[in-house]
Amino acid sequence: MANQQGKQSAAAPPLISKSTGENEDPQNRHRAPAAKGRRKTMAPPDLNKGNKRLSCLAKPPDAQGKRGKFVEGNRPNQKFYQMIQDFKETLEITPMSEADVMETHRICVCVRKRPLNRQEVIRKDIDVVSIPGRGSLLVHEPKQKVDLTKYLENQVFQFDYSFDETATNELVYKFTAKPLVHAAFEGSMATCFAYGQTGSGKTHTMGGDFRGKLQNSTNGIYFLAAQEVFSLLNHRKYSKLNVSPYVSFFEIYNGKVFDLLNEKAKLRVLEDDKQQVQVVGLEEVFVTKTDDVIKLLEMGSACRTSGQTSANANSSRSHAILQVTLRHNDRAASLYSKFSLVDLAGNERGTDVNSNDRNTLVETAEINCSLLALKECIRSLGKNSDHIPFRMSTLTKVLRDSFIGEKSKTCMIAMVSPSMTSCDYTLNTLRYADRVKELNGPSKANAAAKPRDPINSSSDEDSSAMSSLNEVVSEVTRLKEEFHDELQSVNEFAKEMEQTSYNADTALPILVDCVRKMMDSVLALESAVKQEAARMTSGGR
Ligand SMILES: Nc1ncnc2c1ncn2[C@@H]1O[C@H](COP(=O)(O)OP(=O)(O)OP(=O)(O)O)[C@@H](O)[C@H]1O
Repeated sequence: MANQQGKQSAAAPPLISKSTGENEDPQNRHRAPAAKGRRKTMAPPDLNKGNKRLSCLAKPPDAQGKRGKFVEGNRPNQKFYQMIQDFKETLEITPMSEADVMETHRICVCVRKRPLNRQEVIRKDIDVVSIPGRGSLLVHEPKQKVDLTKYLENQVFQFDYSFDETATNELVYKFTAKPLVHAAFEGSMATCFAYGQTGSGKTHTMGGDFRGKLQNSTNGIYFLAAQEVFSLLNHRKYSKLNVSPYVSFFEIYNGKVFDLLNEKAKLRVLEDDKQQVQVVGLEEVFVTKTDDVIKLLEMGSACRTSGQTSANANSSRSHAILQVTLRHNDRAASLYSKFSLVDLAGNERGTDVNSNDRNTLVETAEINCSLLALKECIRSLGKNSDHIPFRMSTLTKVLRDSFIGEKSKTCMIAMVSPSMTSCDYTLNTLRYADRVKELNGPSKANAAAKPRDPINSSSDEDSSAMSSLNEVVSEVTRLKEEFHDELQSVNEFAKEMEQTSYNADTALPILVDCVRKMMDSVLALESAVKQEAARMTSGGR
């Protein structure tokens, strides 16, 4: 930490310590989080003047509780519990509510924290996540120094919206998927992703909450979105569109597409000359009411899990995609817009899964690769980039439409578990979500926060991430993508050679240059593939 503070420029206002130690008073240590303060720092309030990203405030000292009142003899990690509770006491909490202002985002990234579950409560796990509101979130990461002193690293994240454990699915829907359904009626390709570790609440949010073993689908985003579609179809403003909704529901497991509305038939993904991606033979069912959609969902979900000995574990290893396509009621039923709801596979790391066999590692690599590809595609969308690396994975291939064109809109809901045992996963999820949003256009607030954002200069974490399996897999897919593009340009050469006007003299130097580049790409790809194989055999480490 001394290090980080040392990295600030002399002119910059001092940053308050990121950590709260065993013997420190959180009332003295805590200040409001820094603007777009991704992690690690707490900045004094005046740093954030005029900054709309200032979103969580400390309570005035007289409104804060008495320190040290959270002493419970028989609790594991009592010291951390006490420190976290003391810290939480100092926060001014303003949970999201229906009355909050809805902003328009092309890319919206938000976070939802679930409550501690029964098992976590029974084992007295600690809630290490605070959601002060207005898009902010704090992770109180328990740490221990070499001399065994315990302290908290209070990491701050800022998103478009942050939903705490009291938020209902309806509230989450209102700020996330609902604007996308409306966008679809304006002709957008809109996509909403649920991202997070297994058990963090993706299915709860998308499919509805559970009452015992039964899922109440009527308050899941699937249902609420379907309901909205039919209500908008009858709306004065859109009835003139003369469009009809069609539903498809499929999953991507190990890079393969399975049709959940057609007995899990395995489908091929093809790309034509114009880069249009087709899932060949995907069932698309015409629907007339919300119930039709729910029946299809139930049918598909049953098919998704049937025959599996460990159904939940398996479902969390695949991406489930529900698509509502609006088609013109003309003879060709041409496409008007598409709305996709994606329940992503759990973002566990290769080393976290029980089995260490090759299949599981390949499966995990595939998930990581698709999640990385997804992040890259959303970032490219945010940058209005001409090149969308959608070929990096099957997931991004089948969602290609979602990343191109002026009218594409995306929302990512990052789900987090609050418990101390999930702290690492929670931080992983938040960092991923943070990077998706990071490149969403340079806002003044972001620019102001960047120079003194210590995370930008903490290279140790980044360099260790670089060496992870994820990064190697990502590098292979990036190089594959590059190589594919080069092959395409060679194709163009081949076409030119067929022309009568072809002049070998002038074309030769360009051709030589192109072939050299290709050779370089092949060698780079070969080396990356070898690295990937080595990582796999060493168990992802
Ligand atoms: N916001 C919430 N409020 C109450 N309970 C929740 C909430 N989110 C999740 N849960 C509960 O937590 C458990 C796990 O949630 P869920 O199955 O949605 O996780 P998941 O992320 O979809 O997991 P997987 O990746 O394994 O499919 C469920 O019992 C669910 O009811």
